[in-house]
Amino acid sequence: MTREPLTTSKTESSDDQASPTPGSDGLADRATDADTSTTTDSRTILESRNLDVYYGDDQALQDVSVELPEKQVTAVIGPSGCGKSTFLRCINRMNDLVDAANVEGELLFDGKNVYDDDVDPVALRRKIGMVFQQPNPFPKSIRDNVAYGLKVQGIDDNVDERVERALERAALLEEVEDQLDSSGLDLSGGQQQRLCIARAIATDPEVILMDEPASALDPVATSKIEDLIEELATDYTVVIVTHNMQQAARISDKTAVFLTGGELVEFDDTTKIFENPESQRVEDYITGKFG
Ligand SMILES: Nc1ncnc2c1ncn2[C@@H]1O[C@H](COP(=O)(O)OP(=O)(O)OP(=O)(O)O)[C@@H](O)[C@H]1O
Repeated sequence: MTREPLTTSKTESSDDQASPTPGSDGLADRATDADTSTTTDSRTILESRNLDVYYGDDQALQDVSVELPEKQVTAVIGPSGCGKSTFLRCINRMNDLVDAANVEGELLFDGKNVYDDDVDPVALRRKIGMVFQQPNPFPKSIRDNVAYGLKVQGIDDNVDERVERALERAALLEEVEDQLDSSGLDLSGGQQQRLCIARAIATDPEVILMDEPASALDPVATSKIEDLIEELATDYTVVIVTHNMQQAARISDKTAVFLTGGELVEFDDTTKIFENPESQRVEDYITGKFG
């Protein structure tokens, strides 16, 4: 994958194969020996430092510091209203779209604070894509749905090839290759969600954020999405908010547990969180005593 600056919108069309950009924008190059700070054998790609988020006077996240590993699945779990989505939306600055939201502290992506003044949110969201709870295809063809992400980023070369590659990567191509010009809205819910995943990965991001991506789907479609998420983690870093603890246990490598008040109470290997958490509050939550 390519390193591009976060500080300009993507307008060029053909540099997906370009050389890594040296650190003129203050960003570290990908996977250098120097940046191997880690919580496991994988290097850290995302890090929050003393992150506080307020909506008006109400605090939604409190002093959250955590390092997320590259090319692994991190699940974010916790009771309703504890700040899971808020945390996710900080990572690619979706909270910029909420007038009342105020973010303090740092959110580092490859060592660069995404809240620095010189970071372009559009360039950032090319590298950190997002998939939402409700599949939200546009009332356009399957092809145009996937091509949309490319268009927004100013990528206009090899569009058909990129669309097909993204659909294949999202495990959808086989099911839709004869109907690329049909409406994305005619697909089943699970197919629509995989279409949205294809749209997110068409621009070749490094990180995919998923906010309850399977909660609106039936068990068969959910299972396909879960398989896909595990498969995507070979190439991408995935951060997924889920209410479904079994799902978190099944598909994630790391789990972050937020509890009421927007506090990150524990972050660790998923097996440790589910089998032997450090915190009694986390154990109570996992075992269903509250939440
Ligand atoms: N746009 C907003 N304006 C004001 N308050 C908000 C906004 N979005 C979230 N909040 C508040 O921030 C807190 C955290 O919300 P958030 O949606 O991040 O929690 P969550 O853990 O994802 O919840 P759920 O599991 O119910 O989706 C809640 O008290 C919520 O009411």
